[in-house]
Amino acid sequence: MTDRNETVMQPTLEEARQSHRALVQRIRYHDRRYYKEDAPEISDADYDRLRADLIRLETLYPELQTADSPTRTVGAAPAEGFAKVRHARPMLSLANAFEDEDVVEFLARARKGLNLKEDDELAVVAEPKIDGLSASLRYENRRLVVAATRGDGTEGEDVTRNMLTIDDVPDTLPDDAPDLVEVRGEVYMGKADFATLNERRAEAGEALFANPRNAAAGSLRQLDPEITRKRPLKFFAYAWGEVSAPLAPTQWAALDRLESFGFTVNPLRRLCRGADELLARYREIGDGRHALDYDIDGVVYKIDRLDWQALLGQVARAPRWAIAHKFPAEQAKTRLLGIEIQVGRTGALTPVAHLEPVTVGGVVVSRATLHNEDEIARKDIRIGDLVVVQRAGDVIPQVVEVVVAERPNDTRPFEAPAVCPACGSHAVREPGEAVRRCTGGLICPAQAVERLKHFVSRDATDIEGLGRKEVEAFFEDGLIRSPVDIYTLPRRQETGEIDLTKRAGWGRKSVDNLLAAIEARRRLPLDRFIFALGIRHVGQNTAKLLARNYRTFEAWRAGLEAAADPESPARADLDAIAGIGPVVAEALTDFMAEAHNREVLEALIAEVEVIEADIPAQVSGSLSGKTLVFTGKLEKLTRDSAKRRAEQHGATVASSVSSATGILVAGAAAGSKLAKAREKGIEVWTEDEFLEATGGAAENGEG
Ligand SMILES: NC(=O)c1ccc[n+]([C@@H]2O[C@H](COP(=O)([O-])OP(=O)(O)OC[C@H]3O[C@@H](n4cnc5c(N)ncnc54)[C@H](O)[C@@H]3O)[C@@H](O)[C@H]2O)c1
Ligand SMILES: [Zn+2]
Repeated sequence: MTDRNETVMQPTLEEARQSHRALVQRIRYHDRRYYKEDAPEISDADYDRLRADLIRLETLYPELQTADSPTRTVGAAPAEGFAKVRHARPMLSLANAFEDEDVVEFLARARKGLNLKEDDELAVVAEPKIDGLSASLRYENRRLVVAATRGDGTEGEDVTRNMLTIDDVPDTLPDDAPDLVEVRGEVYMGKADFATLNERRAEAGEALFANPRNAAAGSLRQLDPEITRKRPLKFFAYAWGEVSAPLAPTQWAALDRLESFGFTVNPLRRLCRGADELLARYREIGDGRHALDYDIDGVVYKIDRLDWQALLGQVARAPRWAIAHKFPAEQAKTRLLGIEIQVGRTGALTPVAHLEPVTVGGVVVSRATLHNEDEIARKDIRIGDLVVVQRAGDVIPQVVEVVVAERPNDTRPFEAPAVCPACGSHAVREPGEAVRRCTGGLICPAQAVERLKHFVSRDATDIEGLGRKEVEAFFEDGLIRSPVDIYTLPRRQETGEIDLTKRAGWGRKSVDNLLAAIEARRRLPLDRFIFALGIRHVGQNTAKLLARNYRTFEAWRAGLEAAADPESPARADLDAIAGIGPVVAEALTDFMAEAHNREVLEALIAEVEVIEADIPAQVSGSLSGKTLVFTGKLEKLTRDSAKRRAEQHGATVASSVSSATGILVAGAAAGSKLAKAREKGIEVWTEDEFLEATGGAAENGEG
């Protein structure tokens, strides 16, 4: 969001008076929604901006600051229905620090106020700022007599019976506690408990709480304590009000004392010296905050020595001896300018939000992930919408939700693209898959490098001297864009169109070797050729099955073209090939249905001669004549698909180990069969070794 200061000229007193009045009204309204009704309408960051605007106006024209200005007051008066409790000592708020400099200044002000000399040590306690609501518990003669919310700081709501339902709140204190003590701290709800509570409410059709803080406030501020009892509230003690005898000489020791009384005190507290230590602790706590089970919105720094706290005193709504260093807001609102479709290296289409730049979590964000089209539909995200963007920790920024109330009139629901934006090929979504994929694997520039690397790999065309590194470099320089370009390299070199010998690291000899290696692969067996195309779900094993069945390239191509019609006999033939499931069949027909792919095939076939694969008509022999036994739990294959795989490779599968057993494939937790095989000296394979021997990783649709 742009800084208003940059654009707005300094207002006159009269203008300032009017803005001030309007701002005060808005802040009071949101205070009521937040403190009294536990149902805020705007984010804390937006609310904090209103407050910052008000402070700016009052700094400019101090005469605008009345005694009841929100810059001088705390919270909101007790709500109707609750008995009122007057706090013996006021419950204050805290001044805020947003930047590191604010912390440095805070320390400098404190040192000045305390007249400290340069090398006098100033110890400061850093505690996480729990995002809940504060409460004060008054113990007289070590018994809880009254508990109250903060309210407006002077008067709070009586929630004694409600507080007693919280496990962290003792109803009596040990003998060494003072006769009179007001223990103060934060009532909060854990993140997991909050999620469960909201789930239950959703099921019951009740209104959901916006966040754990509101859930905690709404749960504590119940007229019926039985409702509070059912809510999983917790309490951290971190301060005190009136006491008949001092708890300790320092904040640090006082926290320990509270712990000894039976309260829960936050374990992340640290005693620090100097700004560097405080800021380091701030970052540590900030980095770890997402792993905590409760929300924190900053770190509170408190001067350790209590006599120094007393010396520094307080201003209207906050002490001078403490400051809350807030974490940058992790959510912000901004306009969705467009939805870009990115094509990944494997052809996956991902929608990405193109945003009006906005600061979130301390950095400027202009793009955010939208995950996939189902998510967009579920959240009904439309171009032109005002959206909430979240950046939590190191997570990629994401669009959380739409501010539907602010939706422009002319928006339309998002439509997933039917074609790949990178190459224009059809983009399809397989049943059960969230991702849409480009089918133009051979021509799609987004996928080109990956496909080319696959094309030249050892089990595909296996062109010596053209490895992954060379493919990348040739692609980068525009020498190879598609597989066809590989086969035109020799011609282009011969005609002088290109000169590979000029490339760094390439001499006459290595170029000749490369060209010879390419020529040597102009004759390719059908199975290698099919595998090289990199069709989705078509691994080496499937390519072999296809080659065995169709024998020639022409038959294969014609077969797939005809199989496009799911009712056709050609489709029935394809489906009948053992080992090819419907997913693979669909991927094959999709591939052949794509005009771009047919063009590339046409061009390729003009360059290479595809010959029949050397595969026996019946079985593909790598295990032929062997008897296999499976035992234990296989991780990557089902027993059925493992058996099928073995048989496709010529093996016989038996169920028990005998002297006829050739190989035992042992999965996890294999037992007696494994022992027996070892005893008989039978060869034992892991599942991976079996996969390796039968054509590589499990392909989708097999497992
Ligand atoms: N969204 C809205 O409409 C809306 C409206 C009003 C207030 N707010 C939010 O409420 C906050 C302002 O409320 P505030 O006046 O309570 O001030 P605050 O939350 O900024 O700071 C004071 C409070 O911090 C709490 N706290 C937590 N851990 C503490 C610790 N270790 N030591 C001391 N105090 C600790 C106490 O409850 C204390 O009262 C802001 O974050 C503001 O954005 C939001
Ligand atoms: Zn594409």
